[in-house]
Amino acid sequence: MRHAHRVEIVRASEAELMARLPEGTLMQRAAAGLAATCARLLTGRRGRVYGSRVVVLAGSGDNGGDALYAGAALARRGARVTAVLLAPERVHAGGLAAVRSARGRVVVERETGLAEFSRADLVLDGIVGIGGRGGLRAGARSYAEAARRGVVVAVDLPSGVDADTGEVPGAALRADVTVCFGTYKPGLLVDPGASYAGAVQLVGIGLELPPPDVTALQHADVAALLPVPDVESDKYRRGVVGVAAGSATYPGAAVLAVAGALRGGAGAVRYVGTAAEEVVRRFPETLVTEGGPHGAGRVQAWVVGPGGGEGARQTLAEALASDVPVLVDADGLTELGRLGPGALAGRTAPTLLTPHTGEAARLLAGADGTAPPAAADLAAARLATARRLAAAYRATVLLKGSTTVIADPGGAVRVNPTGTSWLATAGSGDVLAGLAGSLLAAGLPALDAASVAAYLHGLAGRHAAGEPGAPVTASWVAEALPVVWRGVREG
Ligand SMILES: NC(=O)C1=CN([C@@H]2O[C@H](COP(=O)(O)OP(=O)(O)OC[C@H]3O[C@@H](n4cnc5c(N)ncnc54)[C@H](O)[C@@H]3O)[C@@H](O)[C@H]2O)[C@@H](O)CC1
Ligand SMILES: Nc1ncnc2c1ncn2[C@@H]1O[C@H](COP(=O)(O)OP(=O)(O)O)[C@@H](O)[C@H]1O
Ligand SMILES: [K+]
Repeated sequence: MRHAHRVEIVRASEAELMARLPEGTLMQRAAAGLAATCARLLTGRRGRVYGSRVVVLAGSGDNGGDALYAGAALARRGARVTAVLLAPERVHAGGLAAVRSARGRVVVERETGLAEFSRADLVLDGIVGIGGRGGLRAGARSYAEAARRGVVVAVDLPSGVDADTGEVPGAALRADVTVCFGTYKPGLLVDPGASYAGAVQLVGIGLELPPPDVTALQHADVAALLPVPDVESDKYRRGVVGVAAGSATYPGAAVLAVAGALRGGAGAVRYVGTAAEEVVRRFPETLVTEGGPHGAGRVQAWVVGPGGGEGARQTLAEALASDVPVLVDADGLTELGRLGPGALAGRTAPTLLTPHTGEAARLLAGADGTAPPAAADLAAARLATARRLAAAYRATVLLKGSTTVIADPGGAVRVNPTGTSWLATAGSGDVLAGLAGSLLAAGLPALDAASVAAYLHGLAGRHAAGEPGAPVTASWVAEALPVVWRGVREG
C-alpha cells in the first residue's frame, strides 16, 4: 500500500525528527537518495555519470537545497553541473557552497539558464517543493514551457503541483521521475498532479508518520482482498448480487452491468428489470426475477441505476429500502440528486455512490440546493469533491475519471493508480458498477469493494487497450477481467 500525507503532517514529523538529529541530517539523506537516482538514470542513458550535463533549477527554499546538494554529489562524480538560481538572493547557502566547492557552474541570467536547461542530459527540478503556493511565478514558468531533450527529475514534487490536492493552478514542470522524501504527497497520486510526476520513487528519511491521509492499493493489497471460494463455499455464501439496470431505451447497460457482476466474485447474479431477455440471451447463467428489487428474493447487495431510464426512481427507492449494501450509479444518481442526502438517512447498510463529475455536480446541488457546480472544476479538485460528497451523503463515494478517487464518510480516501483514458468509452462505467456490486455482495466493505473494483477495471482497460494502446469497448473490458484477476493473484 502506498501512503500519502498532507504537508502539515509531513512538516510536523520532520520537525519532530530534526529536533533529535544534527542539523542538516534530513536534507543530506534526501540529497543522497536523489543523487543516487540521478546517477542511475544517467548511467542508464549515457553509460556513465562522468561528463554528462546536469542542470539544477534551484528555487529559494529547502527544495532548492536538496537539489543543489544532489547536484554537488553528481559533480563530484564528474558530471558537468550548472546550478541555475531562480532567486539568487534567497538561495540555500549551504547547497550553493557545495556546488561551488565541487566545481559546479552557477548561472543567474534567465536566457543562459534556459539554454542550459534545453541541452542538459538531466534536469533537477528544485524550484519549489511542499512550500509551493499557487501557480509557478513568472521566472519559473518559462522552464515549464521550454523545450528540453534530457530527463527531468522532480525533487519531492513537480514544481507547480499542489502537494495536498494534486491541483495545478497554473504552469508546472513535467517530470519523467519524481523522487519524494519520507512519504508520498497526495498530489503525486491524484490527477492532474499525478500526470506531471512521471514514475514516483520514495526515499526514506526516517520520518515517523501517523496514519495516512490518502492511500493507493498495490497488487499485493488487492490480492489479499479478492474473494476466493473455499471448499465449503456455495453460491449463496459467495454472495448474490442483484442488478437493477437497463430500460427499453438502454437494454445494453443491463447486459454490461451483468457482465461486470459475473466477473466480480459473487456466486450468482440476479437481474431485475425490463432487459431480462437481452441479459439471458447473452448470459444464460443470470437468475432473472420479475418486478423490482422489492421481493426479488435473496440478494446480498444491489446495483441500481445503469441505463435505468424512467423506472430509476422506483427501483432506487426499493433498493434503498433494503437492509443490504446498495451501489447507486448513473440514472440512480440523477434521481438521488433530486431527492438529496435525506433519501439515505434511514439506511442501515452501506451505500456506495459511483458518479462521474457530471453526476457529482448534480449530487452536490441536491445536497445544498444550489446550482450544480461546473464538472470541470470538480475534475480539477478531485480529492475535495469526493470528500465533500461522502460527507454530505454519509456514503462511500467513488468519483470516476482521470484518477478515480474513493472516499469513505469516515474520512479514509483511496486513489486508484491503474486506469487509462481508453476507459472513457460508453458503457465502461456499467461494467465497473456490476463489478463493484459483485464485490460488495461477496462481503467486502464498501471502501474495499470500490477500490478493488477500480483497480481491476483499470487494469482490464489497459489489458484490453494493449501497448501502446488502441480503442477498447466496454465488453472487452469486462472480458479482460478474469485475466487481470489471475495476474493480481499471481503477483
Ligand atoms: N524540512 C525538512 O526537514 C526537509 C525538507 N526537505 C525539502 O524541503 C522542501 C520544503 O522546503 P521549504 O519549506 O523551504 O519550501 P520550498 O522550497 O518547497 O518552497 C519555499 C520557497 O518557494 C517559494 N515559492 C512558493 N511558491 C512558489 C511558486 N508558486 N513559484 C515560485 N516560488 C514559490 C517561496 O517564496 C519560498 O521561498 C521539501 O519539499 C523537500 O524538498 C528535504 O530536504 C527533507 C527534509
Ligand atoms: N480520462 C480518463 N482517464 C482514466 N479513466 C477514465 C477517464 N475518463 C473516464 N474514465 C473511466 O471510464 C469509466 C467511464 O465511466 P462512465 O463515465 O460511467 O461511463 P458510462 O456511463 O458510459 O458507462 C470510469 O471507470 C472512469 O473512471
Ligand atoms: K520540485
